Amino acid sequence: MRPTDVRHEAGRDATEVDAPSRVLLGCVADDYTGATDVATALRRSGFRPAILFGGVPGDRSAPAGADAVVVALKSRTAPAADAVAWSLEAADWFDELGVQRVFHKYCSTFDSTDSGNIGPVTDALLDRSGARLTVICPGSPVHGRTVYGGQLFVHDQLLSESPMRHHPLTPMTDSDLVRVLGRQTPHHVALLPHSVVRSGPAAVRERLDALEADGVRHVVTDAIDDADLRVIAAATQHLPVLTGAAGLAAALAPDGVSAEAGPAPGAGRADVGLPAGPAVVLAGSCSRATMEQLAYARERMPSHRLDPLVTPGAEELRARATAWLTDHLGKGPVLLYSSAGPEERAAAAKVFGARTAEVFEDVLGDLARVARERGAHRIVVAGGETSGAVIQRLGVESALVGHEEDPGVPWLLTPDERPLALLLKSGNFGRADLLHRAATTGTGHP
Ligand SMILES: Nc1ncnc2c1ncn2[C@@H]1O[C@H](COP(=O)(O)OP(=O)(O)OP(=O)(O)O)[C@@H](O)[C@H]1O
Ligand SMILES: O=C(O)[C@@H](O)C(=O)CO
Repeated sequence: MRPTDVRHEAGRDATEVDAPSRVLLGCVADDYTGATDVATALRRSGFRPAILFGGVPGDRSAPAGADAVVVALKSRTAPAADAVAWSLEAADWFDELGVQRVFHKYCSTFDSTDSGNIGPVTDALLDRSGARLTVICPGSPVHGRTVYGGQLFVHDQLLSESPMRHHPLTPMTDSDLVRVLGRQTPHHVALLPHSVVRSGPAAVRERLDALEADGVRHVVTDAIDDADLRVIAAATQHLPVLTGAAGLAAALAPDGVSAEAGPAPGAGRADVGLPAGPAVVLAGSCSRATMEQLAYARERMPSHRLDPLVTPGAEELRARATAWLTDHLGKGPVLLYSSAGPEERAAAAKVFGARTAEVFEDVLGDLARVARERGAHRIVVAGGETSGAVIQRLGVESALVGHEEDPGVPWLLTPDERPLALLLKSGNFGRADLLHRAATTGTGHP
C-alpha cells in the first residue's frame, strides 16, 4: 500500500474524484493521536488534510487531493536528536511539495521533558527556515486547554495540579510555559500577554516584531478562547513556522486570509461509512479521561486486563492476552487494557523495570495485529504512544480522515480493499462512553 495509491481526501464524500491540488500546509505531529487531532482540526477549518504515519512516504509524492499533509511521528519521547532528524526529514519533504508553512504540532498539555522535544524540534525547524521567531501556542479551548499569563490550564486546573503531573512518560509539574520551554532551548523565550491578544491582530503583529527585534525567538501566546486563536492566526500569517496544538490549527484558513472569520459552517462534517465486523478496544493510556471511559466500557463489554502481577513475564502476558482475544473476538466487541492508576503502575515497574511502557506498547501492538489477522474491522486505541505502537504493528502508512466521534477524535479509514476503521484517542479526550460507543455504534451490538 503506497500513500499515493489512494485518495487521502478528508472533507468530501469518499467517492468523489480528486483533482490535483497544491499542498499549502505541512504539519509535523509528535505523536499519532495528536496527528489525528490536528488533522481533524484542519478538516474543520476547511483544509483537505492527508495523514501519513511514521514519516515521509517512500515515493515522496504528494497525496492526491490534499492541501495539507500531516506527518505523524512517534517522537514525543524519543531522544531529542531522533525527534529533530525525523522532523527535519518531514520538513525537507514539505519543501519538495512546495509547502509554504510548517506547523509543529505538540500536545495541548505541552507533554515534554527538560531535554525536549518541543524546544529542540522548534529550534531546528526555525534554523532550517531562516525565520527568527515563532509562536508557542498550545491553547486549545475545544479541549479545555487555555493559557493565561503564560500558565497552562487544563479545564479549571493549572497543568501542574492536573492529573498530567502523574503522566507515566512526561509528568508535567510546572505550568509556566516560558519557564518550561526555557529549559528546552538556549534561545530567548517571552510571553505575549492576553491584553495584547485582545487588542487584535495589528497589536499582536507589532508586539511580535518588537520581540523579534529584541532577540526573542519563542513567543508563548496567551489564548483563552477561539477568538484569541483567530487573532493569533491572523497576526502570524507572515511566519513560515508555527507551533502549537489543534486549537491554532483550527484557526488557520486554507485561503490564508479569512483566519479572523473562522471556518465555513459545516466544514468537514460529513460522516464516513464504518465497516461492519468485529471490534476491539486496546487501551494503554493511564490518563484520567481514559480511566473513566474504561470504567464505563468494562461494565458493558467483556474485558481483559494486562496485569503483570498475574503474568509477571512479557511473553506470559502476551500469550494470556492473545488467548483471551482469540477466544472472545467475533462474539461481540472486546476490550483489552493495561491502563492503571499510580499504585498499580508502580507495581508494574517493579516487575518490568525501565521497560514497562515498552512491554505494554509491544503487547498491545501485537494484539492489534492478531485482531486484524482474525478479521477485526474496527480497532479503537486509547493513548498516543499506544496508538503509535498499534499503527506500526499493523503497518498502516496512511489513512483517510473521517468524521469526529468526539472533539479531536476522528475516525480513520485505511485505504485497503477491506478497510480498517481506526479510532486513535488521545489520553484525555472524549466523553465517558466514547470507547464503548466507538466499539458498538453500527455493529448491531448494544
Ligand atoms: N500499567 C502500566 N504501568 C506503567 N505504564 C503503563 C501501564 N499501562 C500503560 N503504560 C504506558 O503508559 C504510556 C501511556 O502513554 P500513551 O501516550 O499511550 O497514553 P496517554 O499519554 O494517556 O495518551 P496521549 O499521549 O494521547 O495523551 C504508554 O507508554 C503505556 O505503555
Ligand atoms: O493536543 C493534544 O492534547 C492531543 O492532540 C495530543 O497530542 C495527545 O497526545
